[in-house]
This record gives sequence, C-alpha cells and structure tokens, in this order.
Amino acid sequence: MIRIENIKKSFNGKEVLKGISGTFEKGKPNLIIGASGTGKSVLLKCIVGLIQPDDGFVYYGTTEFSLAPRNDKTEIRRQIGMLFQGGALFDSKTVEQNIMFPLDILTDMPLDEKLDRVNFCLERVGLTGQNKKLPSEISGGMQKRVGIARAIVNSSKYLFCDEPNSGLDPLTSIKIDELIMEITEEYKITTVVVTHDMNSLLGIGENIMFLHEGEKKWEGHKDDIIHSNVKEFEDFVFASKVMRKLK
Ligand SMILES: Nc1ncnc2c1ncn2[C@@H]1O[C@H](COP(=O)(O)OP(=O)(O)OP(=O)(O)O)[C@@H](O)[C@H]1O
Repeated sequence: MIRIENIKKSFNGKEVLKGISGTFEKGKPNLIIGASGTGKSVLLKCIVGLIQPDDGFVYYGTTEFSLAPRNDKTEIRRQIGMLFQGGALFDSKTVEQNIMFPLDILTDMPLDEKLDRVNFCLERVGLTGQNKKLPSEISGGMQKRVGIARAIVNSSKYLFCDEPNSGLDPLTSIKIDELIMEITEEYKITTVVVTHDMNSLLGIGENIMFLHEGEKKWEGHKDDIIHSNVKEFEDFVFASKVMRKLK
C-alpha cells in the first residue's frame, strides 16, 4: 500500500499540486485521472521520488520515503517498476535485453537465472519467443507488453504506469489494461495508473482519484461514478455525447 499526505508542488510560483492526500491499495489498479495539465504526472513523479514535493509525505507501507535512511530508499526504489509513456524501450536492444536491463543494473543474478526470469515474464505478457526482436520489429501494443514485462521482471511490489494506453487503438488499450489488472491482482502489486482514458476508467477503475487543477475533487470506485455529484468530475466524465447518452 502507498499513502500520500498533503502533497504540494509549485513551479515558478504556480501551484500545480495543492495538497493531495489519498491511499493506493495493494492488489487492485489505482487510477489517477483528470484533464490535461491538471498535475497527474507531477503527482506520479512526486510519489516515485523523481520530483521532490514542497510539502507532504509519501509512505511506502509504513516507511516515509523522503525521511527514510539511504538503504531503505534504495530498497524501495528496487521494488518499483515503471511503465513510461510511449514504452521507452531501448531501440538498439532486443526485447530480451530490454526486459533483462533492471536485473543487470539492480541484481547480481547469474545469466541463466536472469534468462529464466525474462522468459517467465515474456510468457506472462503473451510474448513467448519474441526474445531476439528489436522494438522496431514489433507493434505498439507488443512494445507496451515488453514495457510491462520489464516493469515486473525484478518482482516489483509497486508498479507505476504513465498513460499506458497512449498511441494504442481502443481494443489493444483494453487488452493492456486487462493485463495490468491481472498482474496487479496475481502478484498483489500496488499499481498506480495515470490516465485520461475513459475506457480505462470504466474497465479497471477499482480505486479512482480525480484531480482538477491540482486538487483532488473526487475518489471512489467505477460503480460510484454516476453518483459522484461533483460538477468538475461529471463535466470530465460526461464530456462526450456518447457518455451523456449512457448516463
Ligand atoms: N518541471 C516542470 N517545470 C515547470 N512546470 C512544470 C514542470 N512539470 C510540470 N509542470 C507544469 O505542471 C502542470 C501539470 O503538469 P502535468 O504534466 O502533471 O499534467 P498532466 O495532468 O499529467 O497532463 P497530461 O495529461 O497532459 O500529461 C502543467 O502546467 C505543467 O506545465
């Protein structure tokens, strides 16, 4: 479980995060949603320690990240897997080398063990036998799968996904969402997904945090969306004609 408390962040005097608190639970996908520019990615970066918040606390289990001793921080970092926007694979490395990368830099596992682990993850994401392909030789959806395999290869306890569906068609997006959800449940990972994809919201929105202009305006389960009674959230969710009709 990850808990955040009163996270604040400003850039050049502009308050981007205005005191965000909340809990991201283990074993289910936690979604951070909101319109463009509302602070989702900055919040994600504050949580993983890529940006230092001006105020507030981030707890991984019972350990507060910024106050933790160096060794504890290193251990938490080792347990984090990230799926970046656009996949962020190394173009010149094969699928196998890409997935093995975290094991190369974070562990001293022998090569045969690393290969076993890579093959296990490749199988788990439905890409058995694609080891020697280059990213340019596989589709965008397959690249995301490789990104997911890389994010979990080191038995991560925490998985962060920034817009995992960007650039994918709706059907492939749903498959990627389902894979993230299955892996989260199966390995009891604490998963945080930043998205503005309505399909993701309705498909895997087990625990949703809605941000609007740097504030948390609503949180809840996908089944409660219809009863939110929060204007900014309703404007966001029911922006399209199709969604208004469904309502
Ligand atoms: N390093 C930075 N320096 C200055 N301003 C920044 C920095 N990072 C983010 N911002 C600003 O913070 C605001 C929130 O950005 P953020 O990337 O978190 O939005 P977002 O909700 O993730 O949007 P999108 O859905 O478009 O990715 C924006 O106005 C952005 O310009």
